[in-house]
Amino acid sequence: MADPRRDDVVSTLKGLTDPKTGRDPVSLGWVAGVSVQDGRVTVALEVPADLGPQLEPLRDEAERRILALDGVKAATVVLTAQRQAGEPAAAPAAPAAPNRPPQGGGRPPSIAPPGVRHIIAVASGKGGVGKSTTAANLALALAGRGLRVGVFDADIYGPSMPRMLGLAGRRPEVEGDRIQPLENHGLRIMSIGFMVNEEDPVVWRGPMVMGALEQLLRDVDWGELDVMVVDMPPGTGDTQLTMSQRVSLAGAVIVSTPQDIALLDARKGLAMFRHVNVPVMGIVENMSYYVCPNCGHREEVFAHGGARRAAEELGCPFLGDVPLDIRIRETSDAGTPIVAAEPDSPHAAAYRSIAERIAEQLEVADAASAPKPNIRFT
Ligand SMILES: Nc1ncnc2c1ncn2[C@@H]1O[C@H](COP(=O)(O)OP(=O)(O)OP(=O)(O)O)[C@@H](O)[C@H]1O
Repeated sequence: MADPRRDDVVSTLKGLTDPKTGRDPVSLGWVAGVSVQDGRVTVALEVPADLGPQLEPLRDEAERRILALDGVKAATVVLTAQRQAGEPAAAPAAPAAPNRPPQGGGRPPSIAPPGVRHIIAVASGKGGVGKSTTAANLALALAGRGLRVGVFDADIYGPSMPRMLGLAGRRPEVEGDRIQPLENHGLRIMSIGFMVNEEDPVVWRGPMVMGALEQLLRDVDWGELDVMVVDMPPGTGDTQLTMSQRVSLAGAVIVSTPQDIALLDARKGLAMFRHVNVPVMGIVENMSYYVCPNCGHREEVFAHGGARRAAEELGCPFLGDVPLDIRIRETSDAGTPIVAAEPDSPHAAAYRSIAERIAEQLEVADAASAPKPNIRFT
């Protein structure tokens, strides 16, 4: 069946009424984006921040009416808050400070997909340090420990999980109003990359990105998961900060390369999570050293050990290091990361050891939140 026309979607939106002004969302200038692809329609409405909760019925109605259009298989309408003139993108992250006490209070209600026990964010202060590669291999290593693991690719500007986990070009099924995650290598996976073509740049602005991520987290039928690994967008901007505040995170894992500059960025990442009261589970040093496949000689390409020192200084655990190795890149590029492709390799063992440290921390969190036995003396 042919895709619905964008104009039909806009006309449908014109038929809705904002209860406060009696006007429609189009004439109010709220339509920030309409995307139509393979029968899937996504609309972003930028509405006054204070009206968000009141406009939920309008959002619902918009989805219902768009879904009723010919050729529409799924409709997602996202409400995002209009930014006021002069309003900063986000609260500034606190400067890096060792042992900074957690900042409490002031957090908006967080999103916690039902059935998901722990959500951990894999983050980096800058792009290209191997965050996604680490996230994919850690997810596989956690699944190898018998845990039910999901991967949520929140790297909306450069989603790499579809390719890295062997699902490029696939589209998720929609059952009722729930999006079904795709499955491969024993993981349940969702990525904005399943909704857009890999080669199309996603040019959404910050608030729209957050709206789309929130909706994806809520509308995906994750089922029961022990752990959801979130591949965060790189850096410490608006989206990352909001995501860290809005999603109920058990903790964050920071990936860094050993170079000083990357570590400086990693420090910013760490400070950001502490600022929003998310525990930092530790730092991973990626591309830490190089072992010559011919002679076994180990070369410290960059100043190896920087992440361990930074972790000590910043008072957070050092989770382990991963070497620079062409097989790590090749296996990810081929859609079966090294933990699945070469489980007996030392590199897979390095990821498993990091996953073990993470799993230990999750077990501690579980034990702390378990209901205490009710012992009665008679
Ligand atoms: N330990 C490693 N050894 C060799 N290549 C690696 C290693 N880690 C990552 N790479 C390669 O480096 C490139 C960047 O990795 P990746 O996409 O995971 O980084 P990223 O931090 O998620 O980047 P971005 O945030 O910009 O998407 C990829 O080609 C990946 O295969």
